[in-house]
Amino acid sequence: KRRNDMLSYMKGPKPLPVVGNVLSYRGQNPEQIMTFITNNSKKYGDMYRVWILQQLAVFSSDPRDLEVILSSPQHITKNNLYELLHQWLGTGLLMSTGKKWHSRRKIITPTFHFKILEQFVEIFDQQSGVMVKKLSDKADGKSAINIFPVICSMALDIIAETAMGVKINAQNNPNFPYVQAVFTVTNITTKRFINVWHRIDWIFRLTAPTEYKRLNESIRLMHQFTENIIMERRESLQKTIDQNRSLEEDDLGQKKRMALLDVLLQSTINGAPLSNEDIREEVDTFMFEGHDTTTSGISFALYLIARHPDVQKKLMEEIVEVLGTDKERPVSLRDLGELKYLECVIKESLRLYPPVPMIGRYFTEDVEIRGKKIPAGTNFTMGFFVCLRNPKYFPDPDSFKPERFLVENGANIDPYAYIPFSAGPRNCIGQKFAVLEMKSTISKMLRHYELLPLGPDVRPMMNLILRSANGNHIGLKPRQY
Ligand code: HEM
Repeated sequence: KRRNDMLSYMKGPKPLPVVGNVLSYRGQNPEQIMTFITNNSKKYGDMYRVWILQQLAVFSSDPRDLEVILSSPQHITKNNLYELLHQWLGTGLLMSTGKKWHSRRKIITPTFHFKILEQFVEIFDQQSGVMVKKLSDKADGKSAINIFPVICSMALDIIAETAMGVKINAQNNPNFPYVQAVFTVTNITTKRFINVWHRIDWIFRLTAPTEYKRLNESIRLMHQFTENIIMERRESLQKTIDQNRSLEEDDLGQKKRMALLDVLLQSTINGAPLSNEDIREEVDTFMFEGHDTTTSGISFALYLIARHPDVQKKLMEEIVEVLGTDKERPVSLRDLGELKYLECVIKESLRLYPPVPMIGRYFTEDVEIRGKKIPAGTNFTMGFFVCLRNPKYFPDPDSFKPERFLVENGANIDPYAYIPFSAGPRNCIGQKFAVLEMKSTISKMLRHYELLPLGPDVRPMMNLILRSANGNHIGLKPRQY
């Protein structure tokens, strides 16, 4: 009653006694939910409320409201939607709150230092090289290819090698048990996200016992895999220290590539090293956050480039200027930095199709947002995909116009309106990693293939990440310079 009274001023669909607005969601699939939320924003304004049984959700997509919450170090507790990931990711950086989040964020930030990222460029280059080779038999200029699963295997290879320092060969050996387990867990979790009743553990266990068992077994396998790697690398680090060798060189005195996990092994909180379990939740978090999101980002970007030949032409001019016409020439961090137009294309593609279409916070106390009082116990949901198409901030918002991000066009975009990586202290820690990976793999594809507008249009839908209900189709033709 308190929450209801406090929010009496706020618009929203009329709730029924007890069930609230549950019935409005009945029969909505993840594709329709996107339209439903966008239409609600049009009908009730940029901030509105919904009751789902006893749970109160307030939606906002106004950058001025988002700034109040995202810039605050207080409002960092995630809402209940994240619970589905808890069994796999524990309370790693994505899920943790309070003091734990603050101390972890502090020690994980240097893990993404550019010196570490610089050595990953070689991995991006090699793994995208595997991908373009594997695509060659499909590149006939006629067939429509769903690029999403192809990108997903490559992104998994990249994140395993950068986060854990191991090659899992997802592209060449999709039956490898760890790879299978990642696919099983993401698929089952996605289904649970869609089927709201399955979000409740005991209902899921009773009504889908086979999936429940597969989920538990796969998570156990993934945890075991990560743990073994951590133990091996801890031993190897100890050996290096015992033998008084440099941490940056291998047994033969060659410069060694550090994985994100190695940086965590050397980190301490108040002088004490992180335990294997502490490191495992962080590595598992990188494995999840670092492959699904980039897969979505790269797949939608390739789809858009294929359908905008003028953009593709400009991209090729830039690529030839910076990288030349030798398709096999490896790229460096410096080269990637010079691909400025590609950066605009990536930004614009993340604006139209943000891989993380919305995020949520739980208010543990009453909060005031620009004069509007919101009660404790609210699930506050920030609709990035609505905000990123707001015509006030992005004129002609549904058009793909990379030029809007060109500095010489005076690109002066509000940092809380352009938020595919969120903003403020809890923004995406892997943002630079993600953009480098996207630049590297997209430029690799373009150097080898002309992208063609083949296959059906995308049908965006909200899962754990943004996907297309019918895949991301493009055609490929070997590139002739
Ligand atoms: C295009 C790719 C990506 C997008 C669009 C993206 C987007 C986001 C967003 C919106 C958040 C905020 C989530 C929230 O507040 O609930 C986030 C957090 C996070 N991301 Fe990313 N991400 C991407 C790639 C990556 C990569 C490659 C990594 C790691 C290698 C990563 C690691 C993380 C982590 C650990 C967090 C939690 C940070 C914290 O709470 O302090 N992300 N990401």
